[in-house]
Amino acid sequence: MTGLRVTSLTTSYGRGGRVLDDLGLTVPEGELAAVLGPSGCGKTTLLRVIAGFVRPDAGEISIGGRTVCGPGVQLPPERRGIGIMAQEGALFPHLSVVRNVAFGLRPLDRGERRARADEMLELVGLGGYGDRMPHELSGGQQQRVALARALAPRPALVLLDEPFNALDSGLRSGLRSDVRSALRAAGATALLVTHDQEEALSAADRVAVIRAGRVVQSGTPQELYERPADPWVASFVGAAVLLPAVAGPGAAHATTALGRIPLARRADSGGGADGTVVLRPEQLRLTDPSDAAASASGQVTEVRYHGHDALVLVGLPGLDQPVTVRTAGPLAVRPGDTTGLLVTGGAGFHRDSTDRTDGTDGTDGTDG
Ligand SMILES: Nc1ncnc2c1ncn2[C@@H]1O[C@H](COP(=O)(O)OP(=O)(O)OP(=O)(O)O)[C@@H](O)[C@H]1O
Repeated sequence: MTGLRVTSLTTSYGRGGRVLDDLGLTVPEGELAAVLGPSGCGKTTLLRVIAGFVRPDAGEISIGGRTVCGPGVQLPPERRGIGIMAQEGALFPHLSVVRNVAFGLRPLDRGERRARADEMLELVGLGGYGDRMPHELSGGQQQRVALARALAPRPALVLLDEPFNALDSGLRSGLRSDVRSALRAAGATALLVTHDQEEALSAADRVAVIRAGRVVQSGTPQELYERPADPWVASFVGAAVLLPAVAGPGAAHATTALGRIPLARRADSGGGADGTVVLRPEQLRLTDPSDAAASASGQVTEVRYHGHDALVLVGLPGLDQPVTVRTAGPLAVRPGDTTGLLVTGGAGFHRDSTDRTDGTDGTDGTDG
């Protein structure tokens, strides 16, 4: 069964332009999907419309197979069966942890409420914390309580609104995987809103990338990273090397400043030959400039050392911007050095003239 289905959702505020524009999204039951997009693209508005705080101009929303919003239907927030985990827990400061978690369990009797709240606190790793007050917890613990509170009434859908924003980066990744495990254990369908691509890729089963109120691509994290729909998605979802390129219809290679590069899929047959090649920085390798296999050579302009790896920026003749190479292991180059470059694997190719918003990368799927 479908956990969440959003169809042709259009929303504007007052006389402003469209904030959500014919947006469609599906989350299978029991999955965690992320909505990823830059600031102002409409992520929070989407959550508010799904939760029932904002009425859309048009479109339909169903949760667990039940229409909560559509022609002639606009259920109030409290009747949608939604649990919300906000940016900063928003716990009731005057209630103990267990009473916060039990808050939405009013229809149950006292003993059942306590038992369910304790179960949820165990689930988020806070068994034994029930009698503390919120101010006696760390920020990460408060977020766990907020998740326990959202899950306690067994909602049909959990909305997570940038829930790790207020935490420092060390805490974020640990809490992220704990939240994911807790959602899984509870069998919850969940929608996570974030502008952080690492968070979306690492936490979600599926990711929908939103730009200007529309879903420009949705897929598994791997599909988005390996087959971005266009150069914009490629740069937004991870680091990308974008190169002006020429590839004729059906070509298996593209010609670029990095030489002749094999394409992961043959170029499509429409439009002109000009386009953009997309590579990931880990597809480029540094090599000796005299290496006969090198497809180009250039000068190192900058080295950004991260410990576990380094990004090496290399300027190439004919390119305004340096290309970025991700290297692991000992670093053998310094700014000013001349280096050769090798390309590994296949590149994506996107023709200049086509405007793709259909979630595909426009290729025909054949291997090149
Ligand atoms: N209550 C409102 N009234 C009028 N315009 C609004 C309102 N809320 C949001 N907007 C506008 O709608 C657009 C989308 O805002 P929204 O908050 O949904 O984006 P977002 O993707 O969540 O951004 P961020 O990541 O910065 O939170 C923005 O242009 C914003 O200015």
